[in-house]
Amino acid sequence: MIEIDSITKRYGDTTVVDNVSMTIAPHTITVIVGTSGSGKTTLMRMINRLVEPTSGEVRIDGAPNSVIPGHELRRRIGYAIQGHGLFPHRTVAENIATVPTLLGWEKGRIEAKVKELLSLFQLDPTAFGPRYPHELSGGQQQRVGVARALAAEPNILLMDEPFGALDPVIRAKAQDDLLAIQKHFGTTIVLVTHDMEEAFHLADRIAVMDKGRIVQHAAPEEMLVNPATDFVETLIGAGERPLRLLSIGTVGDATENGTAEGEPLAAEVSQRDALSALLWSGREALPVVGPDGAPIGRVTLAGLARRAARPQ
Ligand SMILES: Nc1ncnc2c1ncn2[C@@H]1O[C@H](COP(=O)(O)OP(=O)(O)OP(=O)(O)O)[C@@H](O)[C@H]1O
Repeated sequence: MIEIDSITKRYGDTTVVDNVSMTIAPHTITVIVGTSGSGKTTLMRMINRLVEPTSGEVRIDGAPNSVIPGHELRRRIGYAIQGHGLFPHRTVAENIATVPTLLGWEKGRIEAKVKELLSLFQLDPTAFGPRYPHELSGGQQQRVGVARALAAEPNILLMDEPFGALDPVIRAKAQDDLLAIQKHFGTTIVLVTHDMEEAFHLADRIAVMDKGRIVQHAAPEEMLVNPATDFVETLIGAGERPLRLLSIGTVGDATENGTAEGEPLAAEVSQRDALSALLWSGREALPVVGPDGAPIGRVTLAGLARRAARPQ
């Protein structure tokens, strides 16, 4: 658990983060959004002490981060940034091995970890391990950046606009990879983004920052239904609300009894994607299949329309 307790950061007379308190539950994804310059990066960097607070404290599993030795902080908290920050003169394998090497892991354990992570990110260890960063595409470099941040098996991963530079297709893939990896390792993730679509896709909780303060910290559904301020409402995009509600839920949650004709949808697909498929196919209903490909029911236009409507 990460407890941010009355934390403030000032540069001269300017207060950049203003008395923020927030508790982040283990094994969850918290996404920080807000206008440019609202203090998102500064707040996040006070968790791993890349920025020292002016006042207040951050506790990690109950211990103030100011008393946790640097090497332990680096092991427990991974950090991935936009542009990935890979070392250009080190191979992919050496890049991923950076923190485990600093921590003195034995060679065999490091090699096994590098292999495991490259495989998890769908990069063949034999082909990609010996390459240098400039021999990879932007999307591949970004995956190596996240793999490196995860190498020392951190409980916590901080991510600052990690997918900002990626094109929409690779970005969607990277987000899904991240969700799968978060499930696999149970990592607690704090991620800063400008992209509300990304926030709603990834977040268990969203924190909205405005002028150094958290104006709302809530589950995505709660924020959509009850935005705390006009600013939150504007940021969410009031016109997008029904579609955002659908993007949070899966087809599995919207499956009804019955059968339907047409191309089946997987239960884990978002309801928003299901709506899209229904509209595109011109059908009122499509079949839904479980993980084993067996039919489990159907999803209907009418059912999705009910789910997209303002909850009563
Ligand atoms: N080292 C510093 N010295 C002085 N001011 C700083 C320093 N670092 C950040 N700031 C200021 O603090 C404010 C918040 O910066 P921060 O990077 O946290 O915002 P942000 O919400 O992450 O912005 P963006 O979305 O544009 O990345 C900005 O006005 C910035 O200019």
